[in-house]
Amino acid sequence: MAHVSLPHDAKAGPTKPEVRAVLLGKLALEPTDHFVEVGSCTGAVTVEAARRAGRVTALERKPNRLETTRKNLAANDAGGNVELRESEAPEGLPTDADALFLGGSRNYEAVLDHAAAHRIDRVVMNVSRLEVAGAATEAFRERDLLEEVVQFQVSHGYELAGATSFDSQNPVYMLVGGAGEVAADGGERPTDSRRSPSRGVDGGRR
Ligand SMILES: C[S@@+](CC[C@H](N)C(=O)[O-])C[C@H]1O[C@@H](n2cnc3c(N)ncnc32)[C@H](O)[C@@H]1O
Repeated sequence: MAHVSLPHDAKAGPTKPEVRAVLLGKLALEPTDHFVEVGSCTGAVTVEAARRAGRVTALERKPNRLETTRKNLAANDAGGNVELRESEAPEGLPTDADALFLGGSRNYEAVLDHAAAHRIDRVVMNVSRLEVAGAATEAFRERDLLEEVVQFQVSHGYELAGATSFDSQNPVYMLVGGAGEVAADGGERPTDSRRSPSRGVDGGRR
């Protein structure tokens, strides 16, 4: 993964590099995609998404954090394809997104309503709090958006007395799914082989 420089003074974020790697794998962004991020904060995800997707819309409710996103896009020589919106989703969400990531959880149910109504193909949400993870999993399921829940925890090794010990980060709950296209018979179908774990070549969604 290419290096991302991220000076920031925001209390939240940035999404950690290893978590971004899994996230970007699940989103599988392509040059034809319009990607939307809810809660861009430091811009860590926005910068990497801008290198992959054709178009990015980044929403952030806090003006100082949106400014941080702007600065970090510039610091990473990215952003020509990024539109920044100071907005609290679902306000300001575009209707033509292919992929959407919720890094911020405010109003997430309304954001998921939007994703379902506008048939957004890939939807991923990261959650760190247990109770929110449970409620959000249910909210994905109720809207028929859920494909998988991934939980993982990253630990970094450090040298201790000539051996290796580990510093652990908080666990991350990653909710992965999206709205399939509506088939001619009115039923849902996957848009391609990556849409369903049972159909994927490697047994995974992406
Ligand atoms: C955990 S941080 C996201 C970190 C970000 N992915 C990064 O790498 O820097 C959550 C951010 O989402 C923003 N946020 C939360 N809910 C939001 C909403 N509904 N619309 C826009 N921004 C939101 C918060 O202000 C905060 O900056």
